[in-house]
Amino acid sequence: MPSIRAPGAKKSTTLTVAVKCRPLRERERGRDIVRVIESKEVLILDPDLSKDYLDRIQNRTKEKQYCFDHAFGPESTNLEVYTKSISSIIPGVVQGLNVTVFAYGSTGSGKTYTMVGTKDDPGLMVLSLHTVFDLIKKDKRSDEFEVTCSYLEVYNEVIYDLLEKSSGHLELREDPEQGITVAGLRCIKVRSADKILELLNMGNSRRKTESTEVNATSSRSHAVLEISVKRKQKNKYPNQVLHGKLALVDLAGSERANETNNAGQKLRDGANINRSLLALANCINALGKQQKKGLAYVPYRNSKLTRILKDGLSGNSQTVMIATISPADIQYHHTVNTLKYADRAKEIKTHVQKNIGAVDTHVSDYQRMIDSLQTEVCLLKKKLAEKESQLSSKPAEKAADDELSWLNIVSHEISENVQERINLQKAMSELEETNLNNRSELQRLDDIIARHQAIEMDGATVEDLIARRLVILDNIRDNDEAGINYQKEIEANEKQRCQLQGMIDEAVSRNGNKTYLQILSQYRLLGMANSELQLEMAMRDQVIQNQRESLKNLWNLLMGLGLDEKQILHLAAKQGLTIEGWTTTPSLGLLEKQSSNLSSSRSTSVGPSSGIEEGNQNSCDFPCPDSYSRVKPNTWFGSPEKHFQDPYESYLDMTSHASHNGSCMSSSSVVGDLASSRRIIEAAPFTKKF
Ligand SMILES: Nc1ncnc2c1ncn2[C@@H]1O[C@H](COP(=O)(O)OP(=O)(O)OP(=O)(O)O)[C@@H](O)[C@H]1O
Repeated sequence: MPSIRAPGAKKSTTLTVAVKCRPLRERERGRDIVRVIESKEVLILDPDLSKDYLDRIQNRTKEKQYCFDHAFGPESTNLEVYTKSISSIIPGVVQGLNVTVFAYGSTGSGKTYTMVGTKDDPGLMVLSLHTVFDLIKKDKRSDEFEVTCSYLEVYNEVIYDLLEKSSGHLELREDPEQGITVAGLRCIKVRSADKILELLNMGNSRRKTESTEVNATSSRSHAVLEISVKRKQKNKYPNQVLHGKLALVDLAGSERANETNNAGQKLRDGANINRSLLALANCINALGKQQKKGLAYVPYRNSKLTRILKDGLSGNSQTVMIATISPADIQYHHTVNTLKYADRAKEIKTHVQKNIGAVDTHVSDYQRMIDSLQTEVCLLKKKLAEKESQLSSKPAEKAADDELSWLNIVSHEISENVQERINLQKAMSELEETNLNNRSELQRLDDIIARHQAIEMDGATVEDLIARRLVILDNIRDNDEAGINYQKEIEANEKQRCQLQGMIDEAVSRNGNKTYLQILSQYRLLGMANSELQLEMAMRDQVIQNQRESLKNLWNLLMGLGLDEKQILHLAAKQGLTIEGWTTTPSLGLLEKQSSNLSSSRSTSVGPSSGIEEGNQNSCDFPCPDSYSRVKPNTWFGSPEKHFQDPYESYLDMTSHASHNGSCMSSSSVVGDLASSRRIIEAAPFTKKF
């Protein structure tokens, strides 16, 4: 019997934001302007002492106050930060949940100190790893555990493996099952926290640091330590594998290039660090906005960092942001900027779900194909490297060395160009999809508003619909603007591609060295094959993504129709499907209980009909208002031609049904129903066919 997998329970949670103010350093000149009040509020005093009394009473002060989940003053240790803001979510990692902790703040504000710490004041990375292994020790008898660790850095928009001695550039991959992954990143099996700390120290020694005017050992890169915990329950059937992940992120400082007085390479670092941090800030902005406005586009694709942090920011993760600040008055602007972003981040919601079990066959087939393509790409790269080393080792052809190093630079730029093009195209298509949903919702809202106005229905409801319409219009405008920017970037990318092509063509026409030409043409062939493979992989990713989306929509529809696990099991059985994880056949007692619950709920709420005819009394206990009688789950489930009824239509039908029958449904319950209809729309576009 074919089987599909049941969805795990999702819990919506907001991002926890904690602020940590470091002590004023000895050599730091200036005044301490930060006050932490009752472990939650942060007060930033006006750095300008010359403000007179009049300025202050006329509210011209630059004093600012913010409130967070937690706030820690200079006297707080890392252990205190850990205990109050993180320790409660770490156990989730050994229970199959994802946890992300990241430190955000300007240069020298104490991010690395907070994440890594010192011997006397161990940081959050060290403390959380000890907790993970202590928890594993406790459950070792009943369950099997496998812990792996990876450590990477994003430097100048290039990903490096910090656990490799001389790591090459690594590429990001969008894995439909695991989300964003880094191809070729070393994952080392570990048995103790000490081993990870050893790896962490080794990785940290490889991290790119520079001395800037603000911090003598300023981290120039964003570092991500990921601990993955697989837990297999020994004596349980079916054998479930829980897969939890802990991502600990130490971001680079968000200083501006001119403030650190840097030049050359350092300036480039600054620009790229800021590109990533700017992208992060934009994502935080968009995510904050999304909580209020729905369907706003979140530009994760604008940097490597935001792509890596995508899950931690809005996906399947419990996330803590530690905003680090300096108490010094000269850092006022950085401090206020950091706190502004931290304040916005409080609005972000994530949806935590246990990562259970093995992938279904369909997806794993695709995964295998993608893996083999990936292996092929690696093989191509290896072959190319071999050819290059053969060429440079022949003394007679030493003259080609300079050209080879030139070729290396060009090849790297071509590869980046291709990656960027794929990324931009994907961003465009995601943006278009978001706007397609926006436009169809707009169309439906227009229809309903017109119908409401024609029959002069409740003015308050029309106002509500018009307000929603304005929000959607606003989203469309923002998304269109983002689309224009992406289009410009695509054009610039295309222009760069032509330039690179021109450079190679010119070199080929000028150069008389036969072997070099051979290598060059070989390279170009391999390069093209590589790009084609990457495009193919991107397309396959899309196919898998669509399938997962359809599956998700199917669950949303079933849940939205008010079906519970047993009814879904029943429907699936009729179609010859089993659902993994939902194996129970409801006992008679349970059915009776459920049936009485349903009967009692009928008098208080209006819900969709299950449409289940078999299973007898269960089906007749469901409320069946006229508005839902057109929804026939049995029919659409069996036939791919049928659509799910537009929830706005249901809403309109419901309101007219209520008013025609003199029902006592209040306008607030109508608005509540509208909100739930919207949720269905957002989760499952109604144009989708199954
Ligand atoms: N809580 C603290 N207690 C004592 N010293 C601290 C504390 N936080 C930071 N410091 C000191 O402040 C300096 C800068 O800290 P750190 O290197 O952690 O900053 P950063 O935010 O990681 O900077 P960058 O972004 O430039 O890497 C270091 O000398 C560090 O020892």
